[in-house]
Amino acid sequence: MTDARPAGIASHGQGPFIAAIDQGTTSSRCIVFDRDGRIVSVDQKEHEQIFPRPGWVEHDATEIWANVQEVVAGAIRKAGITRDDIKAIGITNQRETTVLWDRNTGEPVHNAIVWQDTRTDALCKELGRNVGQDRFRRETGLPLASYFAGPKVRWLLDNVEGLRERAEAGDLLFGTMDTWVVWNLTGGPNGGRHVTDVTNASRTLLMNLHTMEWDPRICQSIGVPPQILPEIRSSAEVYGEIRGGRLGELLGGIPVASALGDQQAALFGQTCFSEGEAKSTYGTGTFMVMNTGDRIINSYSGLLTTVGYRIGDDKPVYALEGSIAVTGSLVQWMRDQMGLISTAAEIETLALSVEDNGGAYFVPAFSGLFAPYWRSDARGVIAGLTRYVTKAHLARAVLEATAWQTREIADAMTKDSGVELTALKVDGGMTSNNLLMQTLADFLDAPVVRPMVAETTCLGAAYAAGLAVGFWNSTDDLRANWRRAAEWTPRMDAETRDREYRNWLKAVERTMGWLENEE
Ligand SMILES: Nc1ncnc2c1ncn2[C@@H]1O[C@H](COP(=O)(O)OP(=O)(O)O)[C@@H](O)[C@H]1O
Ligand SMILES: O=P(O)(O)OC[C@H](O)CO
Repeated sequence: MTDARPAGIASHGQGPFIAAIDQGTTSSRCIVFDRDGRIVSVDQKEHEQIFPRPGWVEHDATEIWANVQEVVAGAIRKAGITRDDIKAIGITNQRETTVLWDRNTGEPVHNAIVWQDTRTDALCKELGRNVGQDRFRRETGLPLASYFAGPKVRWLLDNVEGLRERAEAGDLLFGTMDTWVVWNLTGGPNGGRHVTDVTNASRTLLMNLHTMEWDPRICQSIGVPPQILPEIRSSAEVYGEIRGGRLGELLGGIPVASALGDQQAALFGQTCFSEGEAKSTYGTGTFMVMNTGDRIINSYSGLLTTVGYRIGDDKPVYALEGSIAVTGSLVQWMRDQMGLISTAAEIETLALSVEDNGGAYFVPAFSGLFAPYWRSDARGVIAGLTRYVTKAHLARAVLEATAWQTREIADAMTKDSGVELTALKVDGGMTSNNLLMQTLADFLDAPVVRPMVAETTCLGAAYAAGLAVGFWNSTDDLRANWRRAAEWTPRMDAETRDREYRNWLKAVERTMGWLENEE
């Protein structure tokens, strides 16, 4: 790996800059980047997690928009720069989370329904019986699951009084968080642009992967009226300019020039521009995404076929994704619900106080199991318990759960794509855990590599926005910015790995079928 910097690149802190907003599941942040892709300033704010019933998760979209404005203003202030120093702003976001709002007032008509929310399970089962799973897989690349946006829209229209009539009258707009943020940034009720990008649209169960358009037959089967849908655009182009409101005063006229779902943005930020390159992001959940170039690979192993990115008029780049619902949130659960640690980082210290898992395996099927199983009837188990097991062994089992779930996804990717994983690029909050990263390398039997800029999600959105306005010229410019910060190589012997993997798979089996019909 070379450490040489391309000639003519500004040193850290010199303008001009690109700003990126990451509207995430637990917080919104804004980061200002320089031309080397280095962080100049960051501002971040958490928002409330609303749990009205078991399995339901909501966010207040108004709170989120207020936080976005605050963190953008905060990042600009911390960087000590002005409007003229910023060439464009990009957006990346938690995907699938669904908001409906009134186009005239800009008021959301209900809390946003979050990607983790399982209220549409029964609806998805019914759609599967009536329409069949295969058609959805074939046209959208996705299994019918409560994870995706389309069924959440249908739920809102069916369950909130008067909404279907308002939607059919053209008074409502639908969006995932990219759409909500872009619409508000570009003027809201006063001419805001109602757009989404191909990566976010590919998570709705409503977009046809082959045409990159909303699929009218599928929209009709799910029960989503076309007039509420945003226009589907590429991931890197100017959608409009910042106008109106608090940010209009501060940054009016700045082009809003990218939108990518956060996992696709991380793929972009990790510069996985070649077919076969993959990254895995370790946050609340974990998402491994592999670039499959112009190939739409139908998964027979429980992965999602999705759009990786599309730059302007270029051909779309497709991807395979393995989504894991619970990884970092299991560490949070150990801290907040169990009280076994007081900070997330303590899980490592506790786990390092013992040699191994003491025979315990923890499968955190808290929202059922996502990839590669897609079983909403699964619930969490701790298997292999004896009186020997201590909280330190459980801490090990918690970390191992993340690594084994990744291994299962990696196996599925190799099966579906024919590409052997030679190294895995990682990022996200959990990658600060060295024991976890070593365990991952051991379980994958492949090197694990972390880049210098761990904020790859924002970086990807900044890169896409920068390409759209000519701040960077090509993806080669971006590749030159990627630098390795740390690498872990496998140390575990094959016999131990195989035995442990068998035990893990036995524990996974025991989670299945816990919920009975429609429970
Ligand atoms: N040292 C650590 N070891 C294990 N997990 C960690 C550690 N630090 C943070 N986490 C977990 O990582 C998650 C936060 O990562 P982040 O990338 O900010 O997530 P997100 O973008 O999904 O909000 C939390 O769920 C937290 O429990
Ligand atoms: O906000 P994150 O990082 O938890 O990501 C959420 C994913 O986009 C859900 O698909």
